[in-house]
Amino acid sequence: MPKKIIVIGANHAGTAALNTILDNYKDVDVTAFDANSNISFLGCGMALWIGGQISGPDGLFYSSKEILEGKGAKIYMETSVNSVDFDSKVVYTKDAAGKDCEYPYDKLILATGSTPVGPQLPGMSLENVQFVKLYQNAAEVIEKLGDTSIKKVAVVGAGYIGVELAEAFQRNGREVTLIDCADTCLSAYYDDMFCKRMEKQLSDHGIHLAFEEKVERLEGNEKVEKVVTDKHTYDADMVIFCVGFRPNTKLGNGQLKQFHNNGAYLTDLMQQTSRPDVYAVGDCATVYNNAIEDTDYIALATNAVRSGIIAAHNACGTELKSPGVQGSNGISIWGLNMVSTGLSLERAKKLGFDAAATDYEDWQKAGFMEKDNYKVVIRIVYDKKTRRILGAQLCSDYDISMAIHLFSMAIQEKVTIDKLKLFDLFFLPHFNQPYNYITMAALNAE
Ligand SMILES: Cc1cc2nc3c(=O)[nH]c(=O)nc-3n(C[C@H](O)[C@H](O)[C@H](O)COP(=O)(O)OP(=O)(O)OC[C@H]3O[C@@H](n4cnc5c(N)ncnc54)[C@H](O)[C@@H]3O)c2cc1C
Ligand SMILES: NC(=O)c1ccc[n+]([C@@H]2O[C@H](COP(=O)([O-])OP(=O)(O)OC[C@H]3O[C@@H](n4cnc5c(N)ncnc54)[C@H](O)[C@@H]3O)[C@@H](O)[C@H]2O)c1
Repeated sequence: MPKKIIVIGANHAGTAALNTILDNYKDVDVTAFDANSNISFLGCGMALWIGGQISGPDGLFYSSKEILEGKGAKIYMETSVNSVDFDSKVVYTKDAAGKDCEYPYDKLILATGSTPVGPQLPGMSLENVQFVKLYQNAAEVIEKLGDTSIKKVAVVGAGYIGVELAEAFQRNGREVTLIDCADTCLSAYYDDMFCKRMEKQLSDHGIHLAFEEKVERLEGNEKVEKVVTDKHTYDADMVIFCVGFRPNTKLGNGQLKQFHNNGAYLTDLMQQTSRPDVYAVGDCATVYNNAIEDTDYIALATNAVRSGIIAAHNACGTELKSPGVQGSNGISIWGLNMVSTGLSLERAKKLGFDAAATDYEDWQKAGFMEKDNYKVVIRIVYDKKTRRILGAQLCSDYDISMAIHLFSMAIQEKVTIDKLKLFDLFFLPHFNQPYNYITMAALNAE
């Protein structure tokens, strides 16, 4: 059992590791450092707050320095770890007062997360050009939206955050232009037939879509006034950049093995890095993706929490292997719900799978149910050679979120599309149909 564990970063991944250690290994002396003044902010709440769907940020935190210290941890907030000597196993910190300290460790858990990608464009330093990551970012946007002269908002990036923020600013009474260099929204997670449904939902609610456009510069005097792309110029009183995140690996760059795609710390199924006493979790680390049966980078709070738990047990001497992940995710925009897990057909083919998809659309419940019935569209992606299910996507006004968990487990357990055809799914007209869309999609697979 190690005596001293240090955790660098105490947000979702770090907090999960800390709680696991504090709840299960009472003899371990655990210390955490976080450069921020708050921890556990649920970023997903930002759009809900801006859009007025929640009244404020209080419920968006589930942990704190006080809670963790109450369980026995030593927590240093507003304290940056500036370097780590991985050979002599010492971390070097600087606190808010500028005081330098050093702390030895037996085991180290890196939970340093990710930072927003910030394109280097002319005009980025103009006022009202915003990034979204921290609670402070959200609070600043909310405060600025008190200025009614901010009428037009340009959101750059139509991934999860961009689409959610587009809805939020429109709900907040602003005119919204959603810009992306890709030819549609959510292209990293869904196939075109689903992206087009989301596109229609956005434009039906007044969002101006500007896809296949590359932002070249921002223009204005002190405040931003225009966004200039390679195709058009858009008036904008505020510009929000949500063009992805990159892993924050400053501390281990060049000293720990890194993922060729984006430099995230390479980890094994125990979240161990190339140095046995050093673990990496959450957005700064890789995960094992069961859909591709290989190492991948999937920045999600869900992966941050699970990897934090896994690293904590292994750092404390209990071997625990990750079952791998599938990158399950979901989004709900003005009540249009979309969920996906594993690979889209497009990504599966790009990765070289002999992939096929079986699609189906039907009512959620039996046709004789006279109200609260909704159409559901499903796509199941599978490998024609191995018959293994590689991914699934669903879309509906109905809450289809539970269905994606079935496919997440199917990918993890390498279930084939043929095994799914006659899989036992209950029928009750209040909930579904005897020949439900999961069964029908599987039965129709070639
Ligand atoms: C707007 C938004 C909405 C999102 N919505 C969802 C969602 O709905 N579902 C979902 O699954 N995921 C969502 N995510 C992604 C999710 O928030 C991230 O995957 C998650 O925050 C990763 O947690 P983490 O602890 O690994 O990293 P981070 O949250 O980035 O935290 C890293 C921490 O490390 C600290 N740190 C870094 N370097 C140092 C250092 N040298 N010294 C001291 N401290 C340091 C930072 O201060 C920070 O507190 C969203 C993200 C955003 C931005
Ligand atoms: N509901 C959820 O599960 C949820 C919600 C929010 C965020 N997240 C996670 O948080 C992370 C960050 O989300 P995100 O939306 O910032 O990233 P993302 O990768 O989902 O989307 C980034 C988007 O920006 C576009 N883009 C990239 N560079 C551009 C440029 N120069 N100009 C215009 N467009 C550009 C990309 O085409 C992409 O559509 C992701 O890992 C995401 O999965 C998840």
